[in-house]
Amino acid sequence: MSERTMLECQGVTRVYNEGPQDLTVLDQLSLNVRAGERVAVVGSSGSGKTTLLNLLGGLDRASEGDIVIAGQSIKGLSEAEIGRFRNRHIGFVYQFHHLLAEFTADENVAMPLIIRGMRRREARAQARTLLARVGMEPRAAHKPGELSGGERQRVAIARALVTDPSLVLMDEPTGNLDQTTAGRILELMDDIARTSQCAFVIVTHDTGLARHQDRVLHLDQGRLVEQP
Ligand SMILES: Nc1ncnc2c1ncn2[C@@H]1O[C@H](COP(=O)(O)OP(=O)(O)OP(=O)(O)O)[C@@H](O)[C@H]1O
Repeated sequence: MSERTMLECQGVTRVYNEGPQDLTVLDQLSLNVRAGERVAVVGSSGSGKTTLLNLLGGLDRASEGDIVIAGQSIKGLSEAEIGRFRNRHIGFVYQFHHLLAEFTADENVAMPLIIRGMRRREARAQARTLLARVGMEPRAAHKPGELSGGERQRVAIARALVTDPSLVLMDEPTGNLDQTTAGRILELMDDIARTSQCAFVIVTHDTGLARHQDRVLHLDQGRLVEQP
């Protein structure tokens, strides 16, 4: 792990203005994650974990405060700039992977590179390299519907990493997997954390997965509290 800060949140607040009463979900939240560091975020249902991930990924905007990723504040970016920034710096892994059903595994992984303007052939080659890294090269030509849950999740991880992101956001990455498959995903994440300098923020209800990370932070009353 390096000493370099990859993600910094300062005074991040998110208020939903719906209905007669405002709902303050995140309240002056602070967070620092270093390059190569993996942080688990735990918290009860409705505590604001998804809200936090959406803000970190630039899918939603903070009501107050600033988020700095790889030295860039995302506060003042336009929607188009945020889109480009996300493509360049952020990898997402969702619980239900969100792979495109009509495309093969390697096409799914190549997609973020093609969106960036890379030639198809080169993008597919890079996608294959990443798929090999997650042990999915032999299944590269298969569509998501022909893959198991764990295989799909490995493809989703490959897709999140193919752009060499600064920050990887994971929402229950082992949520719908059996224990053995979840264990394999954990090993894979260990390997990636060792070899890459990206920061990981992993939202989970799985205490085993949380304890496996460098730090566990509890989201409570709108703020993150370090758990011993
Ligand atoms: N777009 C929205 N408008 C109004 N309120 C919202 C909106 N999105 C979320 N909320 C509310 O904000 C709170 C936090 O929701 P969030 O989805 O971030 O929680 P969570 O910790 O991810 O929960 P879970 O573990 O159940 O998925 C909840 O009370 C929710 O009802």
